[in-house]
Parts: sequence; structure tokens; C-alpha cells
Amino acid sequence: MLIYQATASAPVNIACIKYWGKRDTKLILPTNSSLSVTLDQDHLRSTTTSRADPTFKKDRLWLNGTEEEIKAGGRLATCIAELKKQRRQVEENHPNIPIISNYAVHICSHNNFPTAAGLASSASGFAALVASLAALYKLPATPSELSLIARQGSGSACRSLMGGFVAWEKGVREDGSDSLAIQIAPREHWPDLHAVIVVVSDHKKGTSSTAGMQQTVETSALLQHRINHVVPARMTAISEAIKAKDFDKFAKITMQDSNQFHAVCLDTEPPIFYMNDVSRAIIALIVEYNRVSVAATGHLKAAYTYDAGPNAVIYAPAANIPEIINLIAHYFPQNQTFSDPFKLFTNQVPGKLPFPEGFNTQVVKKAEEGAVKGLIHTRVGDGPRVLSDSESLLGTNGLPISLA
Ligand SMILES: Nc1ncnc2c1ncn2[C@@H]1O[C@H](COP(=O)(O)OP(=O)(O)OP(=O)(O)O)[C@@H](O)[C@H]1O
Ligand SMILES: C[C@@](O)(CCOP(=O)(O)OP(=O)(O)O)CC(=O)O
Repeated sequence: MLIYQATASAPVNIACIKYWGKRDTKLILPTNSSLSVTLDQDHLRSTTTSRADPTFKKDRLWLNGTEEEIKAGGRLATCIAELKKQRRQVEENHPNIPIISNYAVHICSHNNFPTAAGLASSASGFAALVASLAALYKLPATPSELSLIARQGSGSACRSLMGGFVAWEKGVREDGSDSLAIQIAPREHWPDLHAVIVVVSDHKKGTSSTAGMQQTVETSALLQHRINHVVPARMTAISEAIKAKDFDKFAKITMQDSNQFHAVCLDTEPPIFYMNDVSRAIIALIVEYNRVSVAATGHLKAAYTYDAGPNAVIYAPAANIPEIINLIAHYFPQNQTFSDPFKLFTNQVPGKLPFPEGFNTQVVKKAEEGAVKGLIHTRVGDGPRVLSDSESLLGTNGLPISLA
């Protein structure tokens, strides 16, 4: 008997121009456009298998081995319903293809990194869900068209449907049909851009992005200034910086926008704090690292950015990564030596390089062991991949292989 199934993986993305605020909470339409870098799914990824079968009683989803409820009218249900609808249209237009849009689906997903820890799991997760169902249904949709569906799972997920550098255009239509992701440049355009994720905390955060951003929309006057007068110019400027591979301009805008995002959080009533003392100490280190570099060469060497949590993401040209790891390792000692899980930096032992000439070592105090829980070194990556059936997460009985 034929098995209708597909497996896909999708990457995480980290925004340089932050999405924060919705003008429509059901359709997930943002108050401002945003722009992100897709990170390499060879390192961080969600993998999802979707199967349609006439014997399945209802749609079911397992995430990391545990079944999650698909709530009627919820985000998961909306995405699944939209993809089934598109399959139905294909079936109507092509009478010879199998009718599977009326079968229930079983979906099994796995994140190879901590879920809901501020590492953008909802972005890679919904992108992998949409990519796997689109492959199962053999939809003729473009990544931008699929981004319209992923957006309704989690706003930032729409940017994980493409690799490289991706903008989410806020759109103006009430039905959301123009609120989609477009690729500004593929990964091959600027492969030298690397990222270090500094894992400050792996605990679930206090205020979710979804709740936090609506509190900001309702109470922050600064958000209105950001939406109307700051983000539009930054979107243009950072797109130009990416096209020109101008790291100085890219870094400056990225840091400014992270700062302003956290400023609108502080301007919210009650105020929301996502960064902690460790996050702020990492900012101070990067600022000093850039100061000595600008004094010596006129150029910036690294850019920090923070999402709705204390973890730092540091973007930098590949050549600067050993020095950056060295700085973090010195000020945030671990009980074991930092290692590079992906072997992206070689030759140098982290924590053993000299500081850059003129670096003010007093800029922050050395932290207690364990303030930083880990480092992930990665780089700009590609968009979702359709995998072979040998990578399936569902067994022949239609249940997760991990539970067999
Ligand atoms: N692989 C996946 N498949 C489907 N849904 C997923 C997947 N991974 C995560 N999710 C959904 O995303 C939720 C976590 O999103 P949340 O926004 O709380 O955390 P995060 O994405 O890690 O952090 P942030 O978005 O602030 O960076 C999970 O509870 C789950 O509902
Ligand atoms: C700070 C951010 O990471 C916010 C992400 O918010 P989500 O996409 O998680 O929110 P929902 O649309 O409600 O699911 C900035 C960004 O990724 O642009």
C-alpha cells in the first residue's frame, strides 16, 4: 500500500530588525517589517515528518516525543487546515492525482536544541511543519507563498522558509495576503557571516513574545515612534548593507535595533525585562572590543542582538570568531573548556588568545562559573530541506519511532 508522507527540516532565524507588535493577532499581521539572518540547519534545526492516511482518526502532533494538543482554531490547526485547503485545490485542478486532502495527518517533530528557551524554536518548528506538509501534498507554492501560512503559526516562522537574509514585509492588506517573507540575499552571497549564540539561560522565559508584544502595543508611546519613524529607514539601510556586504553598517543597525527593541520593552506597562546582568556584561564586552578595533582600523568587528530572552547572538565575520569566543570564555568561565560543537573554529584553544591591543580588561568583572551555560558557533544557512524517507520520524504504525 502507498504511504503518503514527507519529512523536512527547517532552520532557526535571528532578527536584526525585530518584529515586535501585531496589528491583527489572529492572522498574525505585524505592526512593522522585520529582517533576519537564517542560521545553518546543519547545526540548529527542527525536523518534521507528516503523513496522511485513511486509517488515522484525527490530526495528531508529537513534539520531541510528547503529544501536543491541536486546539480547534489554534495556530497549529490553522496551518494544517490551510495546507489541506491548498491540496484540495490542487486535487480539483488535477483529477488524476490521489485524493488525500480529506485524510487525517500524523505529524512528528524533533528540535535538536532546547525548545522554548529563546532559541527561536517556534520559528524553525512552524517552518518545518509547513515545509513537510507542503512536500507531502506536493503543493506548487513558492517559499514566499508558504511563508503566508507559517506566519499564522508564529510570526517569526515566516522568515525561516528561506535561507540567507530574509525580510518579512508587514503588508497593508487586511486579509494579510501581502504580509510575507522575501529573500534579500541567499547564504552564498555572504557565507563569511558567522554567529555565536551565547546561552545565558536555558529556562523558560517569564513573558512570552506573544503576550509581551501586545502589552507593548497597548501601552508604549515609544513603539509608535519606532514603527512610524525608525524601522522603515532601517529596513532600507540594512538591506543595502547586506547587498554590499558592508559589515560596519550591518553591525551598527543590528545593535541599534536590538537596543531599541529592549527600550520599547522597558517602555511597556508593566515594564518587561528580557536581558539580565550577564546579557548587559556581554554588550559591554562587545562595545569595548569594537571600540579598540575602530581606534586601530576604523572598522567594527562584531554585532550583538537579543531576542525576548537573555541569550546573546553575536554576528561577526568568520575571522573574528576565535577572538570573540576567547573574550566570552575569559569573562564567563565554565567548569569545562568551551568547545566548538561544529568544529567551525580550529587551531586556537578558546580562552588562550591575547586580548586585542588596548582592550580595557576592567570593562566588566569576571563572572562566577556557570553564568554562561554554553556557546553555539554557527553561520548563515539555507532554507528548508526535503529529506528522504529514511529520515522519517514516524514508524510503519503511524506513531513516532521514538515511542515504538
Ligand atoms: N518542532 C516544532 N513543531 C511544531 N511546533 C513547535 C516546534 N518547536 C516549537 N514549537 C512551538 O513553539 C513553542 C515555543 O515557542 P516560544 O516562542 O515559547 O519559544 P522560542 O521560539 O524558543 O522562543 P522565541 O520565539 O522567543 O525565540 C512550543 O511550545 C511549540 O508550541
Ligand atoms: C523578539 C522576536 O524574536 C519576537 C518573535 O516573536 P514570535 O514570532 O515568537 O511571536 P508570535 O508571532 O506571537 O509567535 C523578534 C523577531 O524574531 O523578529
